[in-house]
Amino acid sequence: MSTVDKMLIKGIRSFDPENKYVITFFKPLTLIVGPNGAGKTTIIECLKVACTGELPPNARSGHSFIHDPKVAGETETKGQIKLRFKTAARKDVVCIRSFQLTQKATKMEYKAIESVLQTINPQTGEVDLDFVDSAGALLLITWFMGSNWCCRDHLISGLSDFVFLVEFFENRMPGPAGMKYCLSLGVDHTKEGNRRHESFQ
Ligand SMILES: Nc1ncnc2c1ncn2[C@@H]1O[C@H](COP(=O)(O)OP(=O)(O)OP(=O)(O)O)[C@@H](O)[C@H]1O
Repeated sequence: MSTVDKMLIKGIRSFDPENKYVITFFKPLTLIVGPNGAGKTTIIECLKVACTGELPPNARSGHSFIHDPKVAGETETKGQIKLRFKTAARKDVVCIRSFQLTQKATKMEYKAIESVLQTINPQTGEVDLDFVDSAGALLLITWFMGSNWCCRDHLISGLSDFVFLVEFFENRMPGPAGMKYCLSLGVDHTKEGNRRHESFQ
C-alpha cells in the first residue's frame, strides 16, 4: 500500500503564505484535532487537491482556497502544497502544486501555476502513480468543545472506518503514548504560532 509521509502547506486558506507548515503523518493512524478554525478541513482539502488536482467544491474556482491577499496585506498570494509519499513499490515521490491569487483592478485572478511529480531519486526517473488509496488510515477528527468525538470529515468513507475509530479510542487511547497518533493543531498559523516548522525533505 502507498503511504503519505509529509505534507507542506503554505498560503492556503488560513495557512500563512510566509511560513511553511509541515505535517508529518503517523503510522498506522493520524488523528487531526484542534478547535474550530484551526485548519483541520484545510489539511484534508490539501491532501485531496495534491492527490487529485481537484479544488474543493466551496473554493469559488480557487479564489477562496488560496490565502486571501487582503488578509496578508498584499496584492498577491502564492499558495503551495507539497505532498511526500511512498508508492506501493516504496519509491519516494513528491507532488508539488502551486497557485497564485492576484488582486487586479476590479477582480481577483486565480491561477494554478505548477503541478509536478518528482521522484526523490531523479536518476531512476520512475514514478509510480498507484496513489489513489494512499490516504490509508488517515482520518480527520473534529473535537468539539463538549469533548464529544465526531468523525466529521474523512477521506476513506464508510461506517466501518468510524467503528474502527471508536474501537481504536476505546482500546488504545490516552496515556501519552496515544499522542503519537495525534496531530494537534493550534489556530495560529503565523510564524510565532506555528510550532511545527520542520524541514520538508
Ligand atoms: N481564503 C482564505 N484566506 C484566509 N483565511 C481563510 C480562507 N478561507 C478560509 N479561511 C479561514 O480558515 C479557517 C477555516 O479553516 P478550516 O475549515 O480548515 O478549520 P477547521 O479546523 O476544519 O474548523 P471547523 O472545526 O470549524 O470545521 C477559518 O478561520 C477561515 O476564516
